[in-house]
Amino acid sequence: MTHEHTTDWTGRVLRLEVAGPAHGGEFVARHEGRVVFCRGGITGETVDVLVEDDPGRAFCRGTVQSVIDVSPHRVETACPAAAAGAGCCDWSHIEPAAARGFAGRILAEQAVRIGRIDPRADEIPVEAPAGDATATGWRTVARWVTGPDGRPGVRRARSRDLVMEPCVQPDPRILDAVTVADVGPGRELLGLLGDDGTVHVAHRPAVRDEPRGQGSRARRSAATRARARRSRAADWEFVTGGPDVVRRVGEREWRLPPEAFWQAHRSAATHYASAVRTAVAQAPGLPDEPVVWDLYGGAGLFAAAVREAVPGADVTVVESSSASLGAVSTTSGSGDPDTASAAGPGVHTVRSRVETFLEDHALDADARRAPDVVVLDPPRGGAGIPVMQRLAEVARSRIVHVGCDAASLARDVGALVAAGWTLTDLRGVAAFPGTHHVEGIAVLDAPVAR
Ligand SMILES: C[S@@+](CC[C@H](N)C(=O)[O-])C[C@H]1O[C@@H](n2cnc3c(N)ncnc32)[C@H](O)[C@@H]1O
Repeated sequence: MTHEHTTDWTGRVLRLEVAGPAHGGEFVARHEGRVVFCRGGITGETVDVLVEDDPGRAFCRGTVQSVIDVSPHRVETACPAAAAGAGCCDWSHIEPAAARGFAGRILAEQAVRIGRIDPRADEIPVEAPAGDATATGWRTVARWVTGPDGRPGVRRARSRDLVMEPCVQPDPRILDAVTVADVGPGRELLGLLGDDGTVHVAHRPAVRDEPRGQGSRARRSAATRARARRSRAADWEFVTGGPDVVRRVGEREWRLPPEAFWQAHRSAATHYASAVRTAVAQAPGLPDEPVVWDLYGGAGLFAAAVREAVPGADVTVVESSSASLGAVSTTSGSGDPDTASAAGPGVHTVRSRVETFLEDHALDADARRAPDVVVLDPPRGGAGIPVMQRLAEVARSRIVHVGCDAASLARDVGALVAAGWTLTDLRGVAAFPGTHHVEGIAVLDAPVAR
């Protein structure tokens, strides 16, 4: 039933009882039959909420102005930027262990609502990455834009305006270097901390805000956007550090250009690699030399983990970014000739969109090339139903999905479950402390009859 609502509540202050967390990080409350999404609330609180956005449907949105009954999980907001209205640390008012619980509820709820899966719990376990529960200073890569006075700022929530107060997510060494980098106004600033302790600060012209409509991002083709990204990647000027960013997991080392993807949380790569290693090692009925696909593989973090789990594995990394894929071959290790290099024997790279790879490559009627195990780690939008349906057809034993958005992960996993796959494990990783974002790792096994 469509909820007709004619009175605009914008500007009203409502006293509300806050219920559970919603997928976008707001908390849900109800008033006169409508849902009010509350920014800055916590389950169980009584709050006064200023309605700021009322689209006239069954819901509206607002921000908590004052808290009448305070949750025991409420803490002083750690992030000056968030306190000043930035869109960064939307959960920095929630004690970290409680925030992990709320994130687990979102994972479970999305599994049911979007994936049509029974996760067998109201709350999926969410753990700190590699036991690293520090709530601030965890980020090893961050971006700013400089304002008219050349100072670095972050974007205000739901706005292109800048907030000049510091966000607490980046490692303080990055913050210090960025604060003193004198790069002038209108620049995009990138700060990275390598695992060798080098701080890299680079800058280039900021992308000008485009008006909506003609010429907007939505209207530009994927190819045009990719060309623009490639040409901008060459634009970086370094204030400190240089174009080789060292990343390490265990004995392995990667040297990445600043544009190449790497997990932002200092402990996330180690945590996910360990989870992938375990999931691959325990895949049912695995041959000694299994075929494994590492889709959306970046610089081959998971390819390396797969080779550690099963040294005979034949791994194909599929990745659309040449900057990332180029770094697969820079991977080095402890010196063991068989396992030292993820790009050594047994690891192949394919520069392609996953969608194209699945259409073009390797599948035909040649069953020997079908993957025993697929590991996929798509960007926030997920892999999508067509990709998941194709994987459900071709993968033989196990699929490991690492997803940084609870809704798209649920949709992707739901497609596998609908195709007869069994969800063996679903857990969350608090890889974005102070925010509602959570990484989910799902392990699924093929139908037994395969
Ligand atoms: C979340 S990152 C994961 C990278 C890698 N697994 C890691 O953990 O370091 C997603 C990667 O997918 C790549 N990517 C995005 N869309 C893609 C597509 N349609 N096909 C192939 N790769 C894509 C991005 O360039 C990025 O490197």
